[in-house]
Amino acid sequence: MTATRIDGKAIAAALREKIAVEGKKLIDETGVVPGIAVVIVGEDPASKVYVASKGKAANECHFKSVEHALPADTSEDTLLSLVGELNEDDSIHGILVQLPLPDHIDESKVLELIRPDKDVDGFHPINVGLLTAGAKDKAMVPCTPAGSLILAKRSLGDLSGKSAVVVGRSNIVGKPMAALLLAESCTVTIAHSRTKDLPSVVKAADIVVAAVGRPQMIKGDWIKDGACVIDVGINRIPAPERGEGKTRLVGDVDYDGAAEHAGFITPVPGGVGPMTIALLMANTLTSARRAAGLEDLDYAALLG
Ligand SMILES: NC(=O)C1=CN([C@@H]2O[C@H](COP(=O)(O)OP(=O)(O)OC[C@H]3O[C@@H](n4cnc5c(N)ncnc54)[C@H](OP(=O)(O)O)[C@@H]3O)[C@@H](O)[C@H]2O)C=CC1
Ligand SMILES: Nc1nc(=O)c2c([nH]1)NC[C@@H]1CN(c3ccc(C(=O)N[C@@H](CCC(=O)O)C(=O)O)cc3)C=[N+]21
Repeated sequence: MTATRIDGKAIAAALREKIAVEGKKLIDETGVVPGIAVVIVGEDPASKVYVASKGKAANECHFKSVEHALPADTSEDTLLSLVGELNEDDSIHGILVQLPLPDHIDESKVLELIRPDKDVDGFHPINVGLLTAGAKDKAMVPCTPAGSLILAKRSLGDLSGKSAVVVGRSNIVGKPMAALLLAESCTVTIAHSRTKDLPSVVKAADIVVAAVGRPQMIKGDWIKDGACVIDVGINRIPAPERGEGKTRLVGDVDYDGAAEHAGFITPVPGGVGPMTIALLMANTLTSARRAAGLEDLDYAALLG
């Protein structure tokens, strides 16, 4: 079998277009301009690329977008007071503090200070609690898992009763992904670095979500025939074939090997990554609409 490649880049572009239309409508009808603030501490080049693409997407969607780039030695207190100001700023509906933070800053302190209704990453304990308690419609749902779920549902349709394996148990991807799949009535297994016999755990799954951070770790012959493979991993590896010192991005899955078995598979780049950015815009619009007293939109339905 040769898998169908899931074009996350195109689906994300289509979603951003729908959000732009809805963003414009909100502005024209209520005067509320959705606003997003992205805070980055330090100089990590990869993080800067993500922050730039968030700003670009926000402009496309007619949102107000502000970026706070702070030096790596910024104190925890300075960061906390910036978050406090953004919490109070009525023109800002979404606050994203880029992770990871430098070691001298307590990440949980920062995430817990972000007002839950402005927490477009969905990392605040209130939002985590709503999602795991089965009340995701009231929550802000983390962007990467939400985008991954849209891709899986567009490929397989109803996920009810399917077996899903999430490889990775981080708070930002693995755990919320598992909660979303459970809410779709999948039978969910969460695998991690202590899992025994990972290849056979993966082999049992109709849906495989890889969020490990290890280049091409998941091999083609681990994949069940016809499975849907969602590769969240973003890993930069040397690419001497492109010239000396060059690099390229690969996922956590051996794409070519897995494509021989899978029914559907996301590429890296061009898969989950662009969906993450689109869902960040979706969450910002949701927050702005809630602030204007409007109902939530169903973004999967909007995509058609
Ligand atoms: N596309 C996108 O939009 C995004 C992509 N990413 C990418 O996704 C990947 C994962 O990110 P994140 O969740 O933050 O990563 P973390 O490093 O926080 O978590 C990695 C997880 O993988 C598990 N793991 C590590 N080694 C193995 C192994 N050999 N076998 C099985 N499990 C293993 C770890 O297990 P344990 O808990 O036991 O240590 C851990 O739970 C990264 O490549 C990251 O860059 C992240 C966010 C967004
Ligand atoms: N608070 C917080 N929220 C996040 O959502 C968050 C974060 N911190 N820290 C870092 C990770 C990583 N992440 C990505 C987003 C988009 C792409 C993306 O668009 N990738 C492109 C390629 C980009 C490139 O070429 O480098 C693609 O996959 O096609 C990747 C990774 C969000 N993260």
